[in-house]
Amino acid sequence: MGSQYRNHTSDDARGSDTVAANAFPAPDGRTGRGSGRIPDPGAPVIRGDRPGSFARGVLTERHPALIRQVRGAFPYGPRQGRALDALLDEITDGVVEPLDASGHASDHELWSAWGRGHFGRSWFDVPFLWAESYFYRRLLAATEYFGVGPWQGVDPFAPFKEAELRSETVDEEIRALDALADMPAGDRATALLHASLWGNRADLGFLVSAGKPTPDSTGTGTETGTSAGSGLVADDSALLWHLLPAGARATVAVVADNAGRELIPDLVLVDHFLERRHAERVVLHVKPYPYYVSDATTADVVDCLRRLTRASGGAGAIGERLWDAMATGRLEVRTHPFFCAPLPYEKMPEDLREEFASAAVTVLKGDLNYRRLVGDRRWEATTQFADLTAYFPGPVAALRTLKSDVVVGLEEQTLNTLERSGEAWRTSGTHALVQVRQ
Ligand SMILES: O=P(O)(O)OC[C@H]1O[C@](O)(CO)[C@@H](O)[C@@H]1O
Repeated sequence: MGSQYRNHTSDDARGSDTVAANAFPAPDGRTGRGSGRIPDPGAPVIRGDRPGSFARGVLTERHPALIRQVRGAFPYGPRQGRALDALLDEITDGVVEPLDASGHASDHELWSAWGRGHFGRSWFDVPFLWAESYFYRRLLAATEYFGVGPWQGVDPFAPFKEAELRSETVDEEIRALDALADMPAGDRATALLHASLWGNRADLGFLVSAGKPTPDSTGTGTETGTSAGSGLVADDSALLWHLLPAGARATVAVVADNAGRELIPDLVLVDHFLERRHAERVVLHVKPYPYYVSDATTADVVDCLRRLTRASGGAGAIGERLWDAMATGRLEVRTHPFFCAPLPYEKMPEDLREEFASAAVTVLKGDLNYRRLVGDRRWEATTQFADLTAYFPGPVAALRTLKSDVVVGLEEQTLNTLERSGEAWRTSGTHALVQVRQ
């Protein structure tokens, strides 16, 4: 059986404030903190200024490698080549430059505001979340994604995403769905939830420093390792199912993360929500443009749905049901510029706040969404998840494999065990969590 659909044991826990200016202010200026216990406001914002830190490695190794890979994957012209070289120089030796004023995109003013206080400084000295987000915006500018010319809208990460979707690994994972059909309902639900959770390991950006992805070699290598079967560091999945009783006329919001090998199990889980009447309607939120290498856009949803509908067996049936659900509005894909903003969810705009408030639960997938949910800070790992997410406008569930330094909501004992293990448990993607705030 494809490893994403393994029945991971759930009870085994052995195993910015980046905001220079808030362009999405809450109208009443509220801060959103709602709980009695105020988390330590002094937890430092993560930056890339510590040599040897995870953040530093992303900025000094992954981003340059990514520029080279994108350059090699397309026959870009001299102008784009020069722009990519300049970006490479800037992120390695230079200071943060503003967006080119001659660009055509409508978000220049927003980035000017978000970047105030950051422009002119070393990329390592600005908040990590901001630096990473801005890097992707600049990479798109260099490839002329937002231009009015022939490269407009050409996803620079498409070759990697496509190779992954065509991979034998995806074939296996799709075939593995058939084995779930005969499982007892509860076990099947757990397997689908865990497939979506561990699907988050299949993140193409995560593979960059390992010399992947390339258009020829993507999508493999994230799934092995025994700790995937025992690496849940927090598991509130019972509460998640409790929030979604069968037959409730609920809307569930799912904020997607990566395309391909993560999005397919996400869609399968969405189908499960609809089919088993945990939800009457699901709103799937995706990025408005390519981001963090493999983040899902509408085009990626369509590609995954096509991949499913073309499959035989259970996967094909799921694909057909989802296609139909899109046509009837029970599954709706939406996007919002805020999903590519370098801001924590605490700064979400009112329209998104209302949207999430009306959901029975909002499921946030992935590491970046987690960092934005709790704040990209060096929190004590035992800080209460419920306290940090009290501002969120409704019940919220985080499904995430651990791929950066931020983690909260751990039991003291779990934390001690993890620290004693000597593993890079916070950043290697070998551990995962399901955290829910009612
Ligand atoms: O795709 P995900 O799960 O949001 O992961 C994104 C993560 O990948 C990185 O960009 C690099 O590993 C992290 O800094 C970031 O949090």
